[in-house]
Amino acid sequence: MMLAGAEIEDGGSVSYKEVSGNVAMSLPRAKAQEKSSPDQHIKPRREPVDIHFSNITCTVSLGFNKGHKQILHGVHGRLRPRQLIAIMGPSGAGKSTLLDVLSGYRISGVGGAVFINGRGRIMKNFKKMSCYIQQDDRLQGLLTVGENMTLAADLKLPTSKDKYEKGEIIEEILTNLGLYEHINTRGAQLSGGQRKRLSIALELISNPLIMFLDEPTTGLDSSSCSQVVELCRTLAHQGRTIVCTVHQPSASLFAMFDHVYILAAGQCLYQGTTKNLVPYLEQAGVPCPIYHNPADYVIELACGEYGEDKIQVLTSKAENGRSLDWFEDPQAIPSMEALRKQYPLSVLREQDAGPSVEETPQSNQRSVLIKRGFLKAKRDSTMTHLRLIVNVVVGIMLGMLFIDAGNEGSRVLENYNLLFAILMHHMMSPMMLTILTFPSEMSILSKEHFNRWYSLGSYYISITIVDLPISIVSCAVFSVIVYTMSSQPLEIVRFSMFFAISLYTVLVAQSFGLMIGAAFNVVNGTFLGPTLSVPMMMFAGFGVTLRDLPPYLYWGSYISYLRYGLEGFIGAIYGLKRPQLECNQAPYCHYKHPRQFLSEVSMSPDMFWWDVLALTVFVLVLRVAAFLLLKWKLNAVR
Ligand SMILES: Nc1ncnc2c1ncn2[C@@H]1O[C@H](COP(=O)(O)OP(=O)(O)OP(=O)(O)O)[C@@H](O)[C@H]1O
Repeated sequence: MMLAGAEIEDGGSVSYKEVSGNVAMSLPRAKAQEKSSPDQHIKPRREPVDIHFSNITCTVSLGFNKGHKQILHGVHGRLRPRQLIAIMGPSGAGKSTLLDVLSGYRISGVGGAVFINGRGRIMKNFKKMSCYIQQDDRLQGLLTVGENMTLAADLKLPTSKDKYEKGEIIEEILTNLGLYEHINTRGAQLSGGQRKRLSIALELISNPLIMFLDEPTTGLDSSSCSQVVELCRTLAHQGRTIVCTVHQPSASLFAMFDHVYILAAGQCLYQGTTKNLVPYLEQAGVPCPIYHNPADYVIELACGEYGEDKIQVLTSKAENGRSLDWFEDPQAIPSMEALRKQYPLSVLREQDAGPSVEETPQSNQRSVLIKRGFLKAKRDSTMTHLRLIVNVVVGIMLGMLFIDAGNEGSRVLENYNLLFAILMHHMMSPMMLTILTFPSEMSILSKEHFNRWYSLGSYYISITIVDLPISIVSCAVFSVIVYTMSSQPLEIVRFSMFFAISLYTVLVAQSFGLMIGAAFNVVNGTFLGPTLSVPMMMFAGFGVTLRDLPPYLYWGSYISYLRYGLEGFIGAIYGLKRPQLECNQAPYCHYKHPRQFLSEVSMSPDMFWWDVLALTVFVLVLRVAAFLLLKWKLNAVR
């Protein structure tokens, strides 16, 4: 047993007689110290909230023609302030689903009502006072603890606060959570417990009154588990409502929770204090054996190990969560009416008056996200370094393979192959990179967007802006290498045209990858991306010329962006009335006159601006489509 006990002192502050591990809980001891209190910023600034939920149901569709499954069966409950509450139950009982519903994360297929301080929950206001920390720590692994916190503070704290004020808050939170000494450690290098604490620290910046944590102890050793639960307990006793799902806690961990809510197959078996669980089981006729961990025993009961009838007995005794008899002082629990009187509507007016959805204006969100994006890009070995290296290596390889092919009349077909190979490179590398990396970014986006860090619009604009210079640089490096090594005509105009088409192709392919990455997971995306690109290649006019395409398939060439890319390249290299080519390497040059080649491949040399226009339309349409898909996906997962 690490923790000897916690006492609520005058003024609601908490003191620990014995504190475990190295979580440095420096909490205020008396009101007199309040002014200089080291955690003045993370103490809740508002009145605590009382959550009541009634008849909560949740039904999911099992797919086309497969019917529906009800996960939660009309559960009721009460989540009192200043309490650390554990939702427990066997695997598949519906713990995460209940947490999703209570946090407002899950909205589809949900029935019943949630009341905050006696009134129906207004989602906009509720989101302003709550946060949801999912099981998988969705952190920026490339940024240090300090950077993660600073950027989160810039997004979550009012812009009126200067960097010193924000720094003070960050220091305070990190010190209290025992993370200050890791301020320069990157997120990816933190241990499981530290990552969990950083996830909590990030949300504490906006000082939420209600915190939902999905399985905060999963994957942690017992010491880290106690640290995290102890931290949650302290935060709860400061005036918050903290609700966690827990799998199967040890006896000592279980004792650290104030309240438990036990689920079995979507129904409530028990709701009350941890101390009352043993007497409750005894009264229900299923006494907990001596020396048995009550948490283990109740899970065994919930699993049906002692018979399904026991579950029924317990469910009806707990009235599916309606009964408050096993709370600390059931008589003292205020009714809904009393709560409404205690928290008059004027409180709601104050909450309504705050910022609309996110904490800071869109312009601030964009600039912070752009800053964060560039910082990540600078350190990202895949998205930036590998991408640059691949462009250099592939550029050199193609340049060597097609060395001097650009100016030679006898090697026009080879040069044509080179242009198509360049197109393939510009299509595949940005598309696959986006498909492979975006889904992991998506989980962070989903968490941060749900917790009101920023709007989707700001995020989308920032990733577009951050990626542009990287695309330009890698494309320029590749173009210079391949263009010069293959001896294409050394004219500024032609090179600019060549580069413009290359860049456009990269942007279209990347937008296409973003669309797929937003809608599908990595496995499906990796399959779909290249598969859908094959028809694009077929309709590009390379293998089968545009003249030879059957009329009923000609539409395909209009929707293939590679066709515009290839035509644009041809325009850049062989258009602009290019004079006769040199013929040094063979006695006969069939394509000495570019006109001859152009007519054989049935490509017009003067379509460059139309090609640019078509590619611009592709970029815009795909970008908008990717945005809409992203928006849909963010809601669909809920
Ligand atoms: N979208 C869904 N489609 C189909 N079934 C679902 C869906 N979401 C949840 N379920 C099912 O509902 C049940 C409850 O899921 P939930 O994740 O809430 O359980 P849990 O108690 O948190 O389990 P665990 O402790 O293993 O995470 C499970 O049987 C799960 O398979």
